[in-house]
Amino acid sequence: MKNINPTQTKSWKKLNDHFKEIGKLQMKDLFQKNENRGAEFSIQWEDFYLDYSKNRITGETKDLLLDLARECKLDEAISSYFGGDVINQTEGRPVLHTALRTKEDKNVTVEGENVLPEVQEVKAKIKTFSNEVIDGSRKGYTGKKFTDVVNIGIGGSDLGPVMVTESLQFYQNHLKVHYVSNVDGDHVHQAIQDLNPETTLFVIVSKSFTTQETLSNSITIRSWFLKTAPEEAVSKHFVAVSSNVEKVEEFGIASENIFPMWDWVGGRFSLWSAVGLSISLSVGYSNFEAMLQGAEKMDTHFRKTDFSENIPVQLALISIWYNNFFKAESEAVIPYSQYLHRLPAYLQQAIMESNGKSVDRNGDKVDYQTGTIIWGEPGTNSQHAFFQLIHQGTKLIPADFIGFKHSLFQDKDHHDKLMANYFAQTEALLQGKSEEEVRSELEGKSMHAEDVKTLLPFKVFEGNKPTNSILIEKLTPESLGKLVAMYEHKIFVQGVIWNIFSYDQWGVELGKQLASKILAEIENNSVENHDSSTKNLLKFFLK
Ligand SMILES: O=P(O)(O)OC[C@H]1O[C@](O)(CO)[C@@H](O)[C@@H]1O
Repeated sequence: MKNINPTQTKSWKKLNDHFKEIGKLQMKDLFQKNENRGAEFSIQWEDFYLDYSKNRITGETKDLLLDLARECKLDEAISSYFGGDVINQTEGRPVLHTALRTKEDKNVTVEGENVLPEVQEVKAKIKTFSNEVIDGSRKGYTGKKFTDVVNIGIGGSDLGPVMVTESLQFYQNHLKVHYVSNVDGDHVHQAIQDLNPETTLFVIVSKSFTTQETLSNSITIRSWFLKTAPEEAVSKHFVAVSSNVEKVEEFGIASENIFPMWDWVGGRFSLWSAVGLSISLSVGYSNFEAMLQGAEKMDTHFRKTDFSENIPVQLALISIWYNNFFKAESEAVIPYSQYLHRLPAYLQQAIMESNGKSVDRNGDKVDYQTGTIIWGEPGTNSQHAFFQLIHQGTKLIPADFIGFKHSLFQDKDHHDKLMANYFAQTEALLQGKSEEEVRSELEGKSMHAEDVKTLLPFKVFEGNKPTNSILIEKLTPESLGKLVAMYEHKIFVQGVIWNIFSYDQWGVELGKQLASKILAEIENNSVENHDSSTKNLLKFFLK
């Protein structure tokens, strides 16, 4: 990938000038001037409708942002990404989670070898295994069918599967899937206390198989299991997903119970691999496959569609516009579906672990903003929580509103109410409420003139708050696959333009190293040399 400092491009400079001219423009004026704005700034693709007209952009902004993408050689970068080039340079790996959803008849090569046959082999193994557990032909050590599955993993080995399992609850079978991630013992003990070891399957997921949390939880669970079960039962109840087969075998898991993954699949993009085994167990292999197919469709859209009509590209560019020119620090993701309640948490890892970098591809410190802070909660709950700040606070918080035309239980009354809120919020954020409107509303309530004056400033909404509306036909495994892949590609585009490496995560290492040093001190009850704050805290803890 080309090493281009975005701020040195012609388009960046033009965007700077353009920002000075239109930074304060009122979106509602743009809507008034152009009746067609909604249609002009929207993309309809398959069952997705993206409306990005409620943004502080004009046609010129869009053109300049597209120029920026071209100047940063986004097209070449996309070819390198899908073509298996070593774009994760600091770890010397290609980034090929997209290969996991590529059609069988294609070729994806890593170090000269087509990796797709191996991918298909693992998929076949996931399919057979899930089918057998679901239909009850694969049984526990006492001959009983499995009723529960515990996924033991953290980060990408937890957030993706848990987000999808929650999102696709409607499609779930009889298996109850539980997730244990935190090294907090209360998490694991709480999760297993009511489980029956005879009917529970444990899926240990760790790409590296060296992660403290996952190994500790696995050891704890295995000891709990062995309190009632014989040693030979382990092979019937424990399986692992990892790229570190040696370590898994050392842990005592038989090789036939290992679902391999590859170093060219990053942890936070791994739900499409065997890391998604718990998904397949929960909703069945065909739904898992449908999710992959949805993602593949988004991959094709992203690769083949002109940037001006390209959903991930447009979302990425708009986000750069706010991040780098308006200096917005964060973005909210608001799904109007309770099923998607873990999507913001999942995206926090995907986006912030990828683009939370302050060094460019040369190794030089960047002098511009990179990764945005991501947060969010489902609507309408979030309306009753943090929306006050989005509407009337001092910060600019661009937000993605994700909604569905149809609900799954088809309760029209509820869904109409939910979606009325979805539409109303983006309209309210756009329009705001002017002094005149507030005044006439208060006067209409025959309020005393003095009271109107006092109350007025508190009731004014500035409006002009940007949102993207992503309206999807229905929440299905396929549409979820498209949605997740859409954000994956948005991450990629932003990394290319910011000229950073999106696929490593060195920033998580220091804390891990210090924790292991401090653990030894805690275990030996001896506090070593630390800053006085850490020292006092440790002493207080050990007292
Ligand atoms: O799957 P593993 O190797 O246990 O790693 C878990 C997570 O830890 C990280 O490496 C960093 O915290 C994530 O990127 C990853 O998803």
